[in-house]
Parts: sequence; C-alpha cells; structure tokens
Amino acid sequence: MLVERQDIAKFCEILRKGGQKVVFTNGCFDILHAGHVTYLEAAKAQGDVLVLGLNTDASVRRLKGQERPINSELDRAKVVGALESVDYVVLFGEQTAEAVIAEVKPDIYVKGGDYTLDTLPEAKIVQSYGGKVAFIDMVEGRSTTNIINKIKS
Ligand SMILES: Nc1ncnc2c1ncn2[C@@H]1O[C@H](COP(=O)(O)OP(=O)(O)OP(=O)(O)O)[C@@H](O)[C@H]1O
Ligand SMILES: O=P(O)(O)O[C@@H]1O[C@H]([C@H](O)CO)[C@@H](O)[C@H](O)[C@@H]1O
Repeated sequence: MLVERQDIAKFCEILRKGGQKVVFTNGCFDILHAGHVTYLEAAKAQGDVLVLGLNTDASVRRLKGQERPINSELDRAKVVGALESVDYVVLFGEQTAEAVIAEVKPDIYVKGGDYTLDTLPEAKIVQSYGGKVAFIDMVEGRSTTNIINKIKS
C-alpha cells in the first residue's frame, strides 16, 4: 500500500504503539530482480512490518543518470508494493533517506551489502534514537544495471 509522505510519521507511530517492530529500507527498485526479492524478504524477516522508501523519478535521475528510471515512480511503487514482504511504500524525493527515516523512526534500518556503516549517511540518524542498522548479503550478479546492459547488448 502506498502511504502519502505527509501521513507516514503518524502512520508509523500508530504501528509502533500497536507493538509492531517496524523495519525500513529504501531504494530505487527500478527493474525488479531476484536480488531485490531475496533482499526484501530478508528485510521483512527482521521485524513485523516492512516500510519501503522509494525514490521519486527526479531523485532516481539525480542518482542514476538522466536515462533512469526506466519505470515511473507509480509503476515501481505498484510492482515492489505487490511483493508479500513489502507492507507499505512511501515516495521520497530527497538525495538520501535521512529525512523520511526521521519521520518513520524504524526499529531496524536495512540496506544491502553494497553499503557499509561508513557509506550509509542514514545510519547516524537511526542510531541517534537507538534504532538498529542491518545489512543483507548481496545476491551475486543481480542488478538493474546488468539487466539494462543485457537488453542493450
Ligand atoms: N543483487 C542484490 N542482492 C541483494 N540486495 C540487492 C541486490 N541489488 C540491489 N540490492 C539492494 O536493493 C536495494 C535497492 O537497490 P537498487 O534499486 O539500486 O538495485 P540495483 O539492482 O543495484 O540497481 P542499479 O543497478 O540501478 O544500481 C538496495 O538496498 C540494494 O542494496
Ligand atoms: O537503490 P539504491 O541506490 O540502493 O538506493 C539509494 O540508497 C541510498 C543509500 O540509502 C545511501 O544513502 C540513498 O541515499 C538513495 O536515496 C537511494 O535510496
């Protein structure tokens, strides 16, 4: 389910008050692949509810170049939100997920093994309120870039 950004803070406060352990992750999820699916299943397993912060189209363009995303933000939200492991999706347009994390205040913040505590600016804000940061191992050879390059070749 897509939650409006203006509602996400209140929404997650209600989840926490209901005793739900909230897991948060973020990403572009442009062309979904098996690495994403495995990763999101492992992220969800860390708690009770998985909230996914999805980069807006403008944000993806800044991060991954003018030719991206391939799929629009609403299409990406619909596809990734259809996964059983993903409970809620919220769009964010900032460069990093720090602001939306400050609103969600997840118990656990998860990213893939392509990041480390040193390369994750969001780690500081999670740790500032006692949240946990977890990393999920990468599924070898799976990436949206690889898929695009394979189609182009
Ligand atoms: N092969 C993979 N195995 C596990 N997790 C992955 C894998 N690829 C991406 N992720 C994770 O999924 C999230 C979204 O990543 P992203 O959408 O950038 O995927 P990507 O395939 O790396 O895309 P791109 O090739 O466009 O950079 C990130 O947290 C990332 O760590
Ligand atoms: O799909 P990606 O490229 O893994 O998602 C990005 O993750 C960044 C990460 O959290 C380190 O800051 C984030 O800043 C960026 O906005 C994308 O979500």
